[in-house]
Amino acid sequence: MRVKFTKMHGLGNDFVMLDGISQRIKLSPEKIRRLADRHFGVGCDQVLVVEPPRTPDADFRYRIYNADGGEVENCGNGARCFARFVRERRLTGKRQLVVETAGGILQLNLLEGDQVSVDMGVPALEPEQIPFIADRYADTYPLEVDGEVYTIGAVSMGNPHAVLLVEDVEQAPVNTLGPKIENHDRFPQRVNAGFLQVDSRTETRLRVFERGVGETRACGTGACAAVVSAHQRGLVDDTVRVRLPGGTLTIHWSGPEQPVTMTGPATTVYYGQIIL
Ligand SMILES: N[C@@H](CCC[C@H](N)C(=O)O)C(=O)O
Repeated sequence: MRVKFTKMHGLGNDFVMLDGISQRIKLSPEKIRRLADRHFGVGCDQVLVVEPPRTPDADFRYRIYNADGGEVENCGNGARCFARFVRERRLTGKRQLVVETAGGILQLNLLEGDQVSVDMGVPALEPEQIPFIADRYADTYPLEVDGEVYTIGAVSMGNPHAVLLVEDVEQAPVNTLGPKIENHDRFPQRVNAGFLQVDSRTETRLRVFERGVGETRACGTGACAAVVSAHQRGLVDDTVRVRLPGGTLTIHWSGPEQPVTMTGPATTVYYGQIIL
């Protein structure tokens, strides 16, 4: 099978985008792993597939697969790239889009230049919604890893996130503690682990060890979850800049029951064809 693809990224979180409307694509976890492989395939953190919507209220459905082959619920940087992709590939002429994901409905707005703003929906904070094993909701939870107790926030942006505060994000044990949190048995569907440094009420820095991938240059849902968790702890204002290794996102959240808005760039790198 020969498949046309577009290579894109959102702040260095990179994607293979597939148009599943104009071409027939049959994917398997093995094929996704091959596409994502940086030596034997194209190479990416996530494979994103655009399909026709299943509900009349949405313009498209977009499906998200981690580099390990598993399908997941949401991807913030991917959502911005999706909006740019469907315009560039002339699948729509709209600048405001509604898209269905496995984690819920997202509303997207193509702004000037390369910027895209996304209504990421209302974060879920109850443990069973994340899912996270805890007796009841709390702003923070103790989490034991190898005999040490860490304080985490737990947030779902459609997909699960644990958020740890750190003093110096450069020195944070992202690649050693990250995988242990990702696979912690209190997160039955595994989790994305964010390490957040709060510099002021409007400026933060974040590194994320992503479920099914490892540390990425940026994580959109991770940035949303980090701001929600810092807001719940009373540390930040409603509008916060999140500096990630690949660049900066602006996140807005005004509190419980409110949706999170994420704004940042989406970049097209090249077009290609691959034999799958
Ligand atoms: N990079 C993404 C998140 C992709 C999914 C994540 N790894 C998961 O397993 O939930 C983003 O920008 O949000």
